[in-house]
Amino acid sequence: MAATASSLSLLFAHPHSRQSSTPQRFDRSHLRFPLRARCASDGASASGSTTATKHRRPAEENIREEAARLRGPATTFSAWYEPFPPTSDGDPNERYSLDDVVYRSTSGGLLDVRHDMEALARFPGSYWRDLFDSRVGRTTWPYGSGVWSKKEFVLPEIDSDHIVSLFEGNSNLFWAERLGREHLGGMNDLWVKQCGISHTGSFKDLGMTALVSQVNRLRRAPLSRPINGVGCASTGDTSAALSAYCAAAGIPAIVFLPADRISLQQLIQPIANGATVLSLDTDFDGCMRLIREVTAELPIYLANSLNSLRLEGQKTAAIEILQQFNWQVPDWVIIPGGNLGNIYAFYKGFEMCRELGLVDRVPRLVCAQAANANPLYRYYKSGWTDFKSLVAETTFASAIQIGDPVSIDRAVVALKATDGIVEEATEEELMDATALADLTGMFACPHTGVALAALFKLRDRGIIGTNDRTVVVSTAHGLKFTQSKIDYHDKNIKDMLCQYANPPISVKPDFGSVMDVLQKKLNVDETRFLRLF
Ligand SMILES: Cc1ncc(COP(=O)(O)O)c(C=O)c1O
Ligand SMILES: N[C@@H](CCOP(=O)(O)O)C(=O)O
Repeated sequence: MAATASSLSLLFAHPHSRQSSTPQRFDRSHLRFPLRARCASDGASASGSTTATKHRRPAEENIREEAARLRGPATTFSAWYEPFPPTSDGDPNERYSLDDVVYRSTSGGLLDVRHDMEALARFPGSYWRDLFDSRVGRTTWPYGSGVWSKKEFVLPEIDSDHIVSLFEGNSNLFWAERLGREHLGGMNDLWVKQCGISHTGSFKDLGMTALVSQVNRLRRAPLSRPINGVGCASTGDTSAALSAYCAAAGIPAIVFLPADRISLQQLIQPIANGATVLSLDTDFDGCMRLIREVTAELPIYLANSLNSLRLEGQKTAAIEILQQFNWQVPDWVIIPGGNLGNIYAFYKGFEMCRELGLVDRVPRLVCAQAANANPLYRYYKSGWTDFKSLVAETTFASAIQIGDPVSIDRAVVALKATDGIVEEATEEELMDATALADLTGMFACPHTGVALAALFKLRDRGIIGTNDRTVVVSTAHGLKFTQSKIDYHDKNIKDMLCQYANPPISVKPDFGSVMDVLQKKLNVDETRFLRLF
């Protein structure tokens, strides 16, 4: 049914409207809430002991109902939208409730989710570390999720019953032992954060659980907002994540995809999950412009990372990395960048932990771009003086084929604050890096290849040292991008040597032919070999 003008104006808060209530101030009577929440949710005692009485929930109850039964008093923590970055010329009081549907500030700039840091800071860093550690790997609703195990830092006020989670996050930190030792000059502390080994095969799940949960809260009583669907423009991963989370919640999803620019594996995901899929004869930037226009007119909630809610979920990957290193801070974190929300999300996660005393510093960030889609790299090279959007050229790293990144300003803040670096990778560099990673046991996507190629360059230049603890963020599963691997190993890429290609060998089905091939391949000296037997 078409939405009326009045329902639309109710739904889409005008940027001039202010949040009616100021964020809830800290109330001492609730000081013990998080400790109680922990006891209730996972059986750990307030002192961190795990020997508290174990119970099993009644058979007729599911984990959501169990969580509702055990729920403690209302949270004392809060978060809201603020203009990004907070500027001296804007209205210092401009802020919006997270229940408003608003993506831009009055000046037309970006928004950011701000947390009541004063309330969070009443608990020492050790408290938050223990609390988060106590929740890892459980099925307790919603803390079994790597995102919601950090709920107080994400969306503190959302009712657990409104959360739409597929227990995302808690992804592996892969020790890239052989790649570091044999191909990166003996690096012994090289890690790959496998954000792509997840429900829909990319890091987007982390942000989408936050965003779709908030939409679910808005649509359900008592708010009952008339949101008819959730939409995004996508290079294939955002659309897959949005479709899966919407399907899980029973919310209509609408995705705008650039025709013939995403992989078949990505395309089938929203189709299978029942989304409305529009294939448009334009690039991602064209789709992005269209979805912004459409969501300004129709009661469709915008799910791209322009919407800062997404970044609240994505930032938990950074917190998870700290946690996986037992709250020690790596020296470098390398992240492939496209629309540039994720680099800021990582910064936000690290910086929040620093500010609240969970750790004492933040790592240096590297943003890696494909040379064929490198507006941030060019901006960085100009000494941050001259940003120009561009028409991105085709790249094997198709999910970052973006020329006009929405979060350019966020990326600059993240990089400046962390003494960061921007690096680029040619098609050959990114494909070779991907192939090398695969040959040492990974199955990397081309975007991870971009980040790895940046690492190779920074090692060559001596900027990243042999013993620097370095984390490369793998953003998607390699299985989503098999065609690029097939072409590479087939040596079927124009003007590319494909030096690590490992094509299959066609062999006649007889013993002699098979033996010939294997002896040659394994360098077997037949006479020596026969003497052994
Ligand atoms: C697989 C993959 N890697 C990296 C990125 C880049 O993330 P961001 O757009 O937040 O910079 C994207 C999406 O843009 C992606 O889908
Ligand atoms: N790679 C993304 C591009 C859109 O980024 P978003 O983070 O703004 O949604 C995709 O998969 O669509």
